[in-house]
Amino acid sequence: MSSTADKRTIPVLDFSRYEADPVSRKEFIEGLRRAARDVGFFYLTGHGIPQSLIDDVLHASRRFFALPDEDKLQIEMVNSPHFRGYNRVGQELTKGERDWREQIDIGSEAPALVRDGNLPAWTRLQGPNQWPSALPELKPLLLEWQDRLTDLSTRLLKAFAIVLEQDENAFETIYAGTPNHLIKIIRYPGRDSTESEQGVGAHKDSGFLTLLLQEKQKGLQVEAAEGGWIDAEPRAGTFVVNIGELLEMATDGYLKATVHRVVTPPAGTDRLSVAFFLGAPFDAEIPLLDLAPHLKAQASGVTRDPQNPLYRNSGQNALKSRLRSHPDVARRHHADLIATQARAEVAPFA
Ligand SMILES: O=C(O)CCC(=O)C(=O)O
Ligand SMILES: [Fe+2]
Repeated sequence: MSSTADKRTIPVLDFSRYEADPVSRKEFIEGLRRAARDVGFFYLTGHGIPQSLIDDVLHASRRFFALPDEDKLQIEMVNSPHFRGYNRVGQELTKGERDWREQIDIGSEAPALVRDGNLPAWTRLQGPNQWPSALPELKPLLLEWQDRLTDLSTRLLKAFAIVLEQDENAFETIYAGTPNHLIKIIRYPGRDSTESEQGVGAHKDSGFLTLLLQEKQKGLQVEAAEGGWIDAEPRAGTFVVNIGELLEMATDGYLKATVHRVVTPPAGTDRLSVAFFLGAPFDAEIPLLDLAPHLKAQASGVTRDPQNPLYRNSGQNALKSRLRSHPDVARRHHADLIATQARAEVAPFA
């Protein structure tokens, strides 16, 4: 049994133990189970991503945000029907409220599909990224980051399959072929404490797993099982890992996507983070795993929220999240979908 104190501490797990001897591997799996069930968040060490690459990504991100506005706005997201590119501060919404952060979204690189009413609406999410011409080194660096983090997150998903007493490859359809992912490079400017403190509002992540790199400034908070917020302060050399709604759906709530938020840093400072979201290919249906009875007995079902219907089809889920977070892109490129979306939000769980 875990104590209340355990449920308020974000554990540290060393991934190198999963790929070591059988005893270490077993201990890692048990630690992962407790972390995933008690808090839904943990710090990952032993991940094998070189510190030099981490430093390069953080430095390049800093250089991007320091560019003149006109260079950043050259790749503004509103130009992209595929929800790629730069958003200025206050442009993104969480539960209808403005988030106080600027960011670039970079997804899987793929050609756009010709619009065709016979294709599902989510096919519009597929397309090229926008890259800043003022910072040419960003593209090769982030393409390398995509590869490395895809590899790490899919290996971690195998460990989760073991936690769930499934074959290690139970989630293979999620990462075989072209895995689907999203990188968000985010800067939270400081603000006076008399203003809203919403860096990003309380939410769950919509993919399978999230791997988050934090620079130095704190601000990320995780909702505790018994209420209240736990600070997930930056720890050098680690990623913060958390579970998304697709993994909650696949396990019927044995694993839960934990609510989290970012509090705006004090005026005169800022906060930098780089989030990697492992999703599922847009055409994938999220499997419902057949869990062993003793695990099923601990699965409390998927959280149902009429404001946030969850779909088994990955693309439908992703499109729902994107239309809601980026109303400017929705209005410019997807006006025909907005009414359908509004109807879906009041419809029961699909
Ligand atoms: O910036 C962070 O620390 C977390 C960001 C986040 O939760 C998100 O973008 O989903
Ligand atoms: Fe998040």
